[in-house]
Amino acid sequence: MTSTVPPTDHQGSTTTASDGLLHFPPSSALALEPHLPPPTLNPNSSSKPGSKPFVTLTFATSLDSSLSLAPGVRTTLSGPQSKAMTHYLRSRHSAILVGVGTAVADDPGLNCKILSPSGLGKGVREQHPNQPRPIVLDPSARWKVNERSKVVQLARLKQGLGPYIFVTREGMEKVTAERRKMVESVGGKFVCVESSLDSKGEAEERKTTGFVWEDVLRTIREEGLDSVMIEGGGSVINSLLTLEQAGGQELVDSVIVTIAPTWLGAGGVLVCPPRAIGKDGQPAPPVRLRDVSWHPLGEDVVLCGKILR
Ligand SMILES: NC(=O)C1=CN([C@@H]2O[C@H](COP(=O)(O)OP(=O)(O)OC[C@H]3O[C@@H](n4cnc5c(N)ncnc54)[C@H](OP(=O)(O)O)[C@@H]3O)[C@@H](O)[C@H]2O)C=CC1
Ligand SMILES: Nc1nc(O)c(N)c(N[C@@H]2O[C@H](COP(=O)(O)O)[C@@H](O)[C@H]2O)n1
Repeated sequence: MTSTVPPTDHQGSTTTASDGLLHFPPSSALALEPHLPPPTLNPNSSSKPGSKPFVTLTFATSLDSSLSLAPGVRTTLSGPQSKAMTHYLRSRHSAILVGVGTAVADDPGLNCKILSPSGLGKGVREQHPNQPRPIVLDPSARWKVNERSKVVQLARLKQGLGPYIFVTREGMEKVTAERRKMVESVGGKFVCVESSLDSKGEAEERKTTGFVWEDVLRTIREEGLDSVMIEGGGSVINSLLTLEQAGGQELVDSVIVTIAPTWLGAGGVLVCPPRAIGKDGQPAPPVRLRDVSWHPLGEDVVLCGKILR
């Protein structure tokens, strides 16, 4: 995407022009650097499969821990500055992951709408070249992705990448040839997540628990993607935090949460992992962050930290 619209003030403003491209000031970006994948991990590189990718858990929440007003209701929480921050994060990760609940509810674009830094100063407004690979966790292939899906339209326009849809073996059997062809025509694909539970003879358990995160992260690496930002929704985030609570698996490297100054009220989609039980048998907080920093952005505040283990 290129346009000749005059450039925005890039000293601090995040003004959105008619092309919809966003600017995130370098000073704000610098403050986030310790919480991002190391710069050696090139978002668009095709790295060799190794251990797990760098995982950033990032979402926007209300004061009452809601992601949206109700299941299926797309809800804007981020103001313009923190929205630009989220799109900057998208430019810094190889992949962006959501659950099928979010894909169905929001019809998200999952691309990066940040201005390319190379055009700034020359008066050229171009979309950032680093586009994250959208990943949708859809075990039973229930997302009716089609030509009208925003992520497909953006990929057609070369303003984003085609989605990788992660399914189980059983889910893969439900994918029609027509749908597969359509997804592949925009550079996406259906990817079978091989389950470690199957090899342990626990296939029945998999059917009730959704994907095992280790399997998902291994598959992401096998696809040559070395960093992923997990955006939501509620079930995905709560399941990740529940595993972190159990302490056995260290999955999340960085947590970046936008907190908007609003309550969404009862009935929203909550980030609320199950409470833990302490050694004394009493209720205990499930997860806590360490090395925390707070970054005011417009009316929102962005909280960065790491999981305390
Ligand atoms: N404010 C924000 O930053 C964000 C808000 N949202 C909001 O969140 C809401 C959607 O959340 P929700 O309904 O909880 O859906 P999710 O997006 O969390 O998707 C959940 C589905 O993902 C599949 N899944 C596969 N593996 C797992 C796993 N290990 N853990 C959890 N889920 C797995 C399951 O599909 P199946 O049931 O088929 O097995 C599950 O039902 C929307 O309203 C959206 O607007 C979403 C993202 C960010
Ligand atoms: N950071 C953030 N702030 C909000 O207010 C939000 N509602 C979300 N939602 C997430 O972003 C997806 C939409 O992305 P596109 O703009 O369509 O690319 C949505 O599906 C959630 O994952 N995030």
